[in-house]
Amino acid sequence: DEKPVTEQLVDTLTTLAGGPHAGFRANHAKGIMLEGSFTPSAQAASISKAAHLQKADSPVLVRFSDATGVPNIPDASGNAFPKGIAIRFQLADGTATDIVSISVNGFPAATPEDFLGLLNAVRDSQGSTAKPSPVEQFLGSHPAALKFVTTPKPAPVSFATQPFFGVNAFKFTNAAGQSEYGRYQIIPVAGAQYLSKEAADAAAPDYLMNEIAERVKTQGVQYKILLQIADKGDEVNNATVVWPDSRKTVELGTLTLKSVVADSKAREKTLMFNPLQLTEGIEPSQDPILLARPTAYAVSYGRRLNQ
Ligand code: HEM
Repeated sequence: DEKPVTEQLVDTLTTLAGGPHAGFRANHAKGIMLEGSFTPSAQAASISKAAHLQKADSPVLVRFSDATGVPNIPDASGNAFPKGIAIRFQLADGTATDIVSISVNGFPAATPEDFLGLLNAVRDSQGSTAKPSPVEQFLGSHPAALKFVTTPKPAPVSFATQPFFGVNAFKFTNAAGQSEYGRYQIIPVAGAQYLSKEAADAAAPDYLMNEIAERVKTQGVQYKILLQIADKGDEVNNATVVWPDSRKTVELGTLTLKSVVADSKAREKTLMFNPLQLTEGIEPSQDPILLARPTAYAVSYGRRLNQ
């Protein structure tokens, strides 16, 4: 009997990272946690009745991260992309809801099976002399994966200058019962700013983690959370299909980070962000990538707690 695809995904991520690395996430292992608050815009309530979109100043917990399961990956390393942002909104009734996004708009695979195919091809290419290599073969027959790996992923000046994208669509319903599908965009108020190639090559291994910890002491770290709204006929269940920039976007509100969580390392270990931890007014699409994520994250979470 084969293991479930979600567990195989965590196994391959672990192998690719040279793990297991006891106590760390199988992906996005290196990170830092901050806290702050979220205040909705005036039009947010017209999109969804979700509690944090009705009232000001919901407390938020944010974790920024580098890709891969390598706990000490240099922040500017080519493998440390996409960057991640995980946001937990604490709601007045004691529950919470999460947004978990990356620094690339779009995903390399439409299904967990295809994502496993890509990761396994990368794994099988290590030390392989085959021409074309397994990963070259995979990319040759999977245009979305080719597009994702060839998308430029420049090193940001700061996590506070990096835009992030929700990639998976959700269904938003307002108090009048009107529904729309949308994808999150998390846009830095400081503007998108990147290092030159030379500066990235010279960057210290922890430059992003250190920079955000310093910046938050003296400057605002703020993002606008936008929702890109699907037109009729837009693909809502396929994360490889990016919607055109011309689609309507609605500002949902402003995220303001105020400090680093004091015990960031201990807190992140016992915390699992979950893109399907939702609240009334926000529902999942049927995107198979989205629906696979909580299971894969729970496998990784269970292992890190037991290591
Ligand atoms: C089937 C597809 C995917 C798989 C198998 C996968 C796998 C994982 C795993 C195993 C973790 C570690 C979770 C933990 O231990 O707490 C993780 C974390 C993360 N993933 Fe994914 N992922 C997928 C898709 C995505 C997508 C589509 C996005 C964003 C659009 C994303 C963004 C992130 C981020 C930001 C984190 C770090 C969360 C944190 O800071 O705790 N992933 N992923």
